[in-house]
Amino acid sequence: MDVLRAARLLLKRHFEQVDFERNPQKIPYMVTNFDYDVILLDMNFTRDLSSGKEGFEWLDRILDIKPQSTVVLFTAYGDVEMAVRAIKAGATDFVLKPWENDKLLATMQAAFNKHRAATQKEKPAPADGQLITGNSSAMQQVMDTAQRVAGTDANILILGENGTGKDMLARHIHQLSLRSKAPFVSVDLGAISETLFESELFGHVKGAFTDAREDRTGRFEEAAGGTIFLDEIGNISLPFQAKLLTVLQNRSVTRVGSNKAVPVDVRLICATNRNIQQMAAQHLFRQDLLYRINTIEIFLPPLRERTEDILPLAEHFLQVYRDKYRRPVSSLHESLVQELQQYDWPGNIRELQHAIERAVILSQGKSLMPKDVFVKSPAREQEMDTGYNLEEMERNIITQAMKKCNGNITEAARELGLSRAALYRRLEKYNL
Ligand SMILES: Nc1ncnc2c1ncn2[C@@H]1O[C@H](COP(=O)(O)OP(=O)(O)OP(=O)(O)O)[C@@H](O)[C@H]1O
Repeated sequence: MDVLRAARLLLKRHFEQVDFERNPQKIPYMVTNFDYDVILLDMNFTRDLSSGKEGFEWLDRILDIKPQSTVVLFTAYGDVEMAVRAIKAGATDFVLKPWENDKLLATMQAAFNKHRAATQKEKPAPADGQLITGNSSAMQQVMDTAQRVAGTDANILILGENGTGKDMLARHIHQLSLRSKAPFVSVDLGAISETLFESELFGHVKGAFTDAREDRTGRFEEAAGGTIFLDEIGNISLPFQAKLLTVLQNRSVTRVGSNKAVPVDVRLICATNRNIQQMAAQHLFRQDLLYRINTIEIFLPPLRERTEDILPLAEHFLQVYRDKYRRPVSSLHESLVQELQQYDWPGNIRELQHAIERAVILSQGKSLMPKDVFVKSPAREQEMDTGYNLEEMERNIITQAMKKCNGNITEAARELGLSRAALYRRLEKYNL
């Protein structure tokens, strides 16, 4: 099996989406148009193994296009010096070929976490940060509720599919609240590993564990006086649910390795895309924790159920990106308006935003056309190539279940009504 295919098979088991490309000339297009968390770049495209010159050029190119890119280099055994040089040139890490699976995965996971942590900290107010209410009555209601509860300290649970604007609404509520001058601290619980959970949220004291070289303030303490936003709350394990519950009940945190409880004054907003009531009914989420966090529940409907909002949002993103990229495009073509409203936007507002951003960059005329917006991504192309025979359908359903469960095989097997072993066999069979 060739290197690319083998690496892809391995990575696909552990990451939600893996795009691969043999032709380095496609790099600029891919880096410009898609937001990759990590780019694994082979230094040796050609037979000229020794110089890695081509790899360096591509590394420069990637960092020119997106300076915040996280690039891990794949380099032939013996190239350590070259890899070190590449790290000085801006790569994040490197993996030597032939690789050990565990090492490759650990490096990619670390790079992924690093990228997520960095982009989260810098996460600019998305687009221009302006929250567009749109014309739907559903959104009007959401905004009314937000307005009414913002000034209270009630805990809020925001529900909705990925990309519906949960994070943005949480920030908006914080801005409207009496705590607006204090910090808003956003924590993606889905991106924190189990081992780091406690230290990340509650902090640790020096010496608490091997890597704890300094005292560290946890996110709860960072949010003191302000709001803490716990995103993907439905993703935490039962033992951590218990720990979180204790913190909420006692209104204090104890750093890992310490026995002193520190009082914390924070307003709590949580969000999830999961059906958390159902999880509670199935004992996957603690009912007592749910009662604590959902004093007020706000549901953000998917974009396909509030089609009246699509145009105002699309027009807003058009303005924002037209100014950002200084493009001459100024309107949405009539034929596009219709298609925008008909498409079902599984990725919701985030997908619409990215589609418009990409279209603005690629557009050539004054009006955005359907072909500018509905471009096939490599991932979509793969999906569309699949037919409708039973095997293809099974493959698609398994892929979707794995995505929904973030690659967690036990959960995906439960969703699909299969044993773990049966799911494993199918993953092998379909090379997933
Ligand atoms: N009402 C809105 N007006 C303008 N932009 C919006 C609105 N809602 C969402 N967005 C944009 O859509 C993108 C996704 O929004 P956000 O991150 O808030 O969604 P989310 O529901 O928290 O997603 P996830 O569940 O994946 O974390 C952001 O870039 C945000 O700028």
